[in-house]
Amino acid sequence: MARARYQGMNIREIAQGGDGVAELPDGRVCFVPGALPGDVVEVELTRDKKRWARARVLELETPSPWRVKPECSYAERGCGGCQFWHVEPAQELRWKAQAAFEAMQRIAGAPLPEPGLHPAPAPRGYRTRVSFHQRRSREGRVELGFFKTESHRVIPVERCAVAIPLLNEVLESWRAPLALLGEAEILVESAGAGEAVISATLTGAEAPTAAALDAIEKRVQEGGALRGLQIEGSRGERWQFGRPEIDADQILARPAAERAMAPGQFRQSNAGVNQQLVTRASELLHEVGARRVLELFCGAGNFSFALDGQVEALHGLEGSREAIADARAMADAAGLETLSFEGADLFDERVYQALEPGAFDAVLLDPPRDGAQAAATWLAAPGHTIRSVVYVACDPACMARDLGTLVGGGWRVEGLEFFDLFPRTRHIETIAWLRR
Ligand SMILES: C[S@@+](CC[C@H](N)C(=O)[O-])C[C@H]1O[C@@H](n2cnc3c(N)ncnc32)[C@H](O)[C@@H]1O
Repeated sequence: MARARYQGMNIREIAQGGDGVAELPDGRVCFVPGALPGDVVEVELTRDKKRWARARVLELETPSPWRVKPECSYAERGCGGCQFWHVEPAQELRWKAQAAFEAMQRIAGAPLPEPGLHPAPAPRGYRTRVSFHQRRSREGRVELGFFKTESHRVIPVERCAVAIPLLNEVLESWRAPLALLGEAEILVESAGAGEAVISATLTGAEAPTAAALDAIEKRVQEGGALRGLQIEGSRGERWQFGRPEIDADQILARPAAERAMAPGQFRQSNAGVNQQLVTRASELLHEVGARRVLELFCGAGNFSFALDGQVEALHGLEGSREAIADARAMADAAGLETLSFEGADLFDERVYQALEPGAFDAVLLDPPRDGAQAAATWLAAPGHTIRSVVYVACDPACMARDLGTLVGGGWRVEGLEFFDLFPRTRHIETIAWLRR
């Protein structure tokens, strides 16, 4: 059956997640990826649901006055890595923040304070860590790049405009040896001054051939900007070459000592905005006089070490064993006794029941995309001494659900700020702070 087409569709706003929003003649809302407020477009429906639809642009009838020529050529070829190359960064942030804020108010079911906005220091060339897909094309070529929008087809990428120049240099010189590994997820990250590491996770069933491993070993020995490389096979096997480790100052906003840390684990991938986030969270905890802080989802201590000297005690909980080992090693190396770290599954409610009820006066949390439902439920209940919460989130919708739980437990959302952690993409980072 032919897909429905509509002409003269006015894009009225950006939805949370970055799509343009229009209204179909029957009143249904229609999400249009790549369209901007002010555009008038002809579209073809790609999904046709009872209450909503999704469509792709067939023709840009009248371009939005906010449209600019994308500085990234892959954006015009449908690269799904970024969504906002065709608008100025300041306007991009305003739209993303507005969409996130409206969704948050709706989901939280409570009025939220007017948000503050923090633009990124650099809207391009900022990513210190980029994940590429390496796939075999229909013709049998191994291609490395990003998925095309709404597809699992790889768009081969020579240079990524949001990556720091070092990562592009390494990618250029390592493309051929990496292709010998076949299908894989390729993570390239900065490791120290002028050096990067690569972690390749093989997605096919085959182990790498001896010839591929030999070629990679020789290439690492030749030297250059790659400090080390590790390969993980589909059955958990691991091969390491050179020195696949990362200087702590690439992972932590304010490391307490010089140390090397494990590659491949979570890290904030925009160093400039990470400094903004850590500074703001520290200020907020200072303003409420937080002395004994429970930090949830602390990673390797990105926020924790910045609080050394400001608080009497901080206890960090985190699920990644490698991150906890790194955080403990850093605290030991710097002789810090006020900071302690422990492994825990923070989606498990029992972890919170086991905490001493009077041990903390503030909570700092920075959960993954799923949010922190178990933590919010525990914080909303009576029986503990916590009076301040600073909540850092990468998913506004899950954060809003948790804020709703907290407000239901008598917490007040005192402030809300958006940070452009990933300029040119649909993502936005949020800090909310609450009192009870
Ligand atoms: C957004 S990151 C924040 C890490 C850290 N605050 C930072 O800035 O580097 C979320 C963290 O949650 C951890 N995590 C994910 N699921 C978890 C779980 N179920 N229990 C505990 N930690 C978890 C991840 O390992 C990751 O370190």
